[in-house]
Amino acid sequence: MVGRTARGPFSFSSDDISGKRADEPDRTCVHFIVAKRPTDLWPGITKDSTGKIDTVTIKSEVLSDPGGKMNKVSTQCKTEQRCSANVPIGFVGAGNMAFGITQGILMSGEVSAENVRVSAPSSNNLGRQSEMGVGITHSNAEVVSSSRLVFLAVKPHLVPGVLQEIASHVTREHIVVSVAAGVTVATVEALLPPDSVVLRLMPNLPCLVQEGALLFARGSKARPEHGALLRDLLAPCGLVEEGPESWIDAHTGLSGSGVYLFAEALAEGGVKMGMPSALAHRIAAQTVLGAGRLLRDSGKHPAQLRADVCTPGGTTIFGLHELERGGVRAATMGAVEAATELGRKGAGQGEVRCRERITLGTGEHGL
Ligand SMILES: NC(=O)C1=CN([C@@H]2O[C@H](COP(=O)(O)OP(=O)(O)OC[C@H]3O[C@@H](n4cnc5c(N)ncnc54)[C@H](O)[C@@H]3O)[C@@H](O)[C@H]2O)C=CC1
Ligand SMILES: O=C(O)[C@@H]1CCC=N1
Repeated sequence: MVGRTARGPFSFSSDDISGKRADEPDRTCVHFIVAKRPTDLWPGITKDSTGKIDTVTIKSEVLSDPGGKMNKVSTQCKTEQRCSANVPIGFVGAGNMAFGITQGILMSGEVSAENVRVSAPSSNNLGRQSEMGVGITHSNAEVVSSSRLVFLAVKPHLVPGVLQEIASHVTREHIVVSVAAGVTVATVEALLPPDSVVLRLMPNLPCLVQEGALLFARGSKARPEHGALLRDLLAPCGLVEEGPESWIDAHTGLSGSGVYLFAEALAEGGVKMGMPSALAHRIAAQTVLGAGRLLRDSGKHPAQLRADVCTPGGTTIFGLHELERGGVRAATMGAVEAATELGRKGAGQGEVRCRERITLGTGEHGL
């Protein structure tokens, strides 16, 4: 492939998007639009006539010219600059989740720490945010006023109070993203001004190392481009999927902390068999990591990989038999179900749910 870059930025129309530029010679090439932002989310920027693209640089690449008759031009969009790169981002709440997401998005290198602001009532957690170069404050209102995309990252039972506190600062330009487990979009929308754009996101802790599993759902006023912006922003945090809100609680149950218990049990098995603990834990971590990557990258069903490693009469099938005897499959499915049900039960009643959880003595994390 012969590459050639046309210099930009260009001002161009939808004709240019679907065809070649006026000064482009007749030959086969693809115009990559290498910088775009959804302008309807970010006013003040010149729109192209489709209303979808702005601040555009075109990079043309000659794909091939087998017959020496280069006369077709096509155009593809390719985002090199994140749509979200310049959107001011706020976090109300500065705990583990806010930290994990902040770390993930900053590690992309495309969102500047100066674009991020975080609030919490005490300074306990603000130090580590400050170390990342993020703006810190004790004022939730200040975070909302200075941001366009606001993550609501406080514990579920605090959501109603915090929403009441910030509601008068939320405008139609804001995009409010709640990460609170068990708090529905309807609850958040009901406590904000009418027409507020709300999305519900369920992240998990591996956002810290850019290997999170994140699922979001759009609220009644959130348009696909709001979802696209969130997806674009969070892409460095890991896998980002969109789905109906009814899946969020199941995702919470599935993607939480259960896997750590499995890793811990594997390591303890090694210790029981005489392996030094630190080594056993390193190997367990690497085993879980390797299995996850293999599952993800091969696209194979877990049962296929399991079958691949089971030598007839070999060690693996003996071990698997013990797992089945212990009901690990049913227990795991039951665990996801229990965590999901708790999320559903708590939906919209964060405080009630929290009290119940304290009474029941449940842990901090889902499964
Ligand atoms: N930890 C996890 O793995 C996950 C947590 N979540 C959700 O994320 C939310 C936050 O959870 P964590 O970060 O784990 O909690 P956390 O306890 O680590 O952090 C909560 C933060 O909120 C701050 N805060 C307390 N009252 C506040 C107020 N009135 N205004 C502003 N900030 C206030 C605290 O100072 C703290 O910085 C929860 O709703 C949880 O359901 C969602 C997915 C995973
Ligand atoms: O247990 C919890 O509250 C959080 C929500 C999702 C994962 N852990």
